[in-house]
Amino acid sequence: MVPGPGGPRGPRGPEGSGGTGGQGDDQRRAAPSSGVPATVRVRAPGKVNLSLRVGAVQDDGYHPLVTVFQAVSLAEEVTLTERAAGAGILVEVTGPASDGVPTDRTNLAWQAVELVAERAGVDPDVHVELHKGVPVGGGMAGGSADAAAALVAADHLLHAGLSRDELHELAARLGSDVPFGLLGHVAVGTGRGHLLTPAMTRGELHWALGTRARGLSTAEVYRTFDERGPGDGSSAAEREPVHVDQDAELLQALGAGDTEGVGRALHNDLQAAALHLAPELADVLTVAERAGTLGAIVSGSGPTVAALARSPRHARAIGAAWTAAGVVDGVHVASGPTHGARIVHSVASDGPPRP
Ligand SMILES: C[C@@](CO)(OP(=O)(O)O)[C@H](O)COP(=O)(O)OP(=O)(O)OC[C@H]1O[C@@H](n2ccc(N)nc2=O)[C@H](O)[C@@H]1O
Ligand SMILES: Nc1ncnc2c1ncn2[C@@H]1O[C@H](COP(=O)(O)OP(=O)(O)O)[C@@H](O)[C@H]1O
Repeated sequence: MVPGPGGPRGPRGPEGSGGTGGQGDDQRRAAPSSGVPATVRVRAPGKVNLSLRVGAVQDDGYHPLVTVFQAVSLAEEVTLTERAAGAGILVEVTGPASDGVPTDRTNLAWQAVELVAERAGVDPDVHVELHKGVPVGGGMAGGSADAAAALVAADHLLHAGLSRDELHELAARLGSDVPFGLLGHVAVGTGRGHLLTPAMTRGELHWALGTRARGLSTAEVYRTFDERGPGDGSSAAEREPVHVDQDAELLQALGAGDTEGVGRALHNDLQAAALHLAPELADVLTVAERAGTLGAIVSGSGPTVAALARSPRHARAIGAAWTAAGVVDGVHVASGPTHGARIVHSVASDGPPRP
């Protein structure tokens, strides 16, 4: 945690709250509060990596990437509501996929609220409700979407007035995938995946998403990649630097709205590592192929498998084939691209709903 312009962190708030309290820190002001608490809800998307190219691990433990993200219609909703002065942060998690999500300070949404409050110079007295629509630990960046949504929501609720660049900078501190959760649509990610260039695309892609109840740890998948390479016989340590030109075919197909071309160009250097850790994923890929997918791929670090379909109906048929074969624990149908973190509802203190 780096102190923001609001000054150094004050004493801790009430036990377990993580808030900074108001007393003893006269540089801080309480967030505006009155009879009706202000509230804001933000929706942020999960993602599929249409391509994920991974270079050799660097001294900082991270891998240089070239990745093409697409935001999809499975989304997280984060609602922030002001609490009484000194009450600190309270996180609650709901939704179909809420098991295993922390509600303490390790929750990325909690950290996002703290970062924004620090910048705004206010106490983070905020109730954070996460409604999780993205599979947890599935390689679809649900936690990153929570963080992106919480940044946008806290900026609004705490009147921080942060610029897009400032939000992006805070996002990159929270995780490599968080900046994309802010931006949405389709973008090429470089660096750790946090440096983004929007990509022009035409049309909509329809996905069947096969999920597994047990997630995979992103760090473990990257470690397995280091040990085993990308699965083409080459060593991870001796890899040529990854370059965006390698995705020229994919980007051209996306720009032309050529769905079959997109299907042919899907690529994931982490797929072999994910398959090593969860060999049963091979069956999920095979069943999708038999059901006529235009291309099936492990999403990011997995274990969700994303199968590109010709239509929403075809996506449902692929999902039904997975269910019939008993190779997945859950099926979602989604489409993309969709927008990044965006306010969908807000009420000011004591005021009428804002549009
Ligand atoms: C693999 C990807 C592909 O988009 O997504 P997921 O499949 O997890 O959603 C990302 O690279 C995950 O990004 P994110 O989940 O934000 O990662 P971070 O919190 O920044 O880092 C978690 C861990 O992943 C590893 N990591 C992450 C990014 C990167 N470029 N190189 C890495 O080696 C590091 O071991 C790090 O400790
Ligand atoms: N809002 C969150 N804050 C912190 N951790 C989270 C949050 N949501 C999920 N997690 C945890 O982080 C890990 C990875 O989460 P997630 O973003 O869902 O998957 P992935 O990194 O595979 O895309 C999981 O162990 C999950 O419990």
